[in-house]
Amino acid sequence: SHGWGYGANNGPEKWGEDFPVANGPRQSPINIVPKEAQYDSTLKSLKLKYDPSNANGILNNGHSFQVDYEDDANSSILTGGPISGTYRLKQFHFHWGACDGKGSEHTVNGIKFPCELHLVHWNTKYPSFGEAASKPDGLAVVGVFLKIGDANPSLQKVLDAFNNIKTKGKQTFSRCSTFYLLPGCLDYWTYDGSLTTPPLLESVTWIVCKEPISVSCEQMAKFRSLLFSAEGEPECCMVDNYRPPQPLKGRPVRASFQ
Ligand SMILES: CC#CCNS(=O)(=O)c1cc(S(N)(=O)=O)ccc1C(=O)O
Ligand SMILES: [Zn+2]
Repeated sequence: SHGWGYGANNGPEKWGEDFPVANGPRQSPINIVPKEAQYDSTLKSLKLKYDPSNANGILNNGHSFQVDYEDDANSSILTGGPISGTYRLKQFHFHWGACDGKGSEHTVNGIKFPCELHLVHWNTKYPSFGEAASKPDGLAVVGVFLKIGDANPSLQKVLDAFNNIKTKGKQTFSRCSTFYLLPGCLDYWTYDGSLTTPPLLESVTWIVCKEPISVSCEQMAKFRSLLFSAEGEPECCMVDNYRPPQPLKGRPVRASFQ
């Protein structure tokens, strides 16, 4: 059977066939309407500690590229924000469009950004990522929008490895140093949601930063040089690997800022 993807025959509109939770009560992404978000003064500031030494290689997984982390110790962690306890960084990856007018999964007042970064963390009250992924408080994903502007020097380190991960399944073992890809201001919106790719598990506390980081249009072109397809298969450009916004279904969206 053909696996899920972002094409006409296996894209987001078809995921519900194999993953019925696609029509569940807490699906992601969503359109964020800042005026309708509730300021919550009890929300803490985000605390992110990333240790570059436990960044592993970069993998083209056939739907995005991800930088994996050693998660057998609390060296790269998320605390504070809307969550309690300690969540460990497992991987980060991106979603982007075929052109600069689309690509992000979350939207703000219906606006799409050209790209969105996701930093995936799991709750260390559970023994492993796999266990945590099925719990309602198991995962926390920090989303950061990318907007076209100056080239992002931290991002460039990863883009330089792209020639080695052009096709599905390729990975580098380059000790690519972690880059600090967070905006200066860590104001955020938060809501209860899900993974935005199958298995679409409803286990994610979403933390979406209000401030975007910059990426140049040349750097965006580099993202679009990757392929969904494996070596030897007909080439299929890795673009538009985003799920559109899903129904809010009455969920509150809180803001950490006024
Ligand atoms: C069981 C299970 C699972 C999901 N894995 S993930 O959380 O790393 C992930 C999370 C997301 S997202 N867009 O929901 O953060 C996308 C893709 C992935 C992935 O496997 O590649
Ligand atoms: Zn994602």
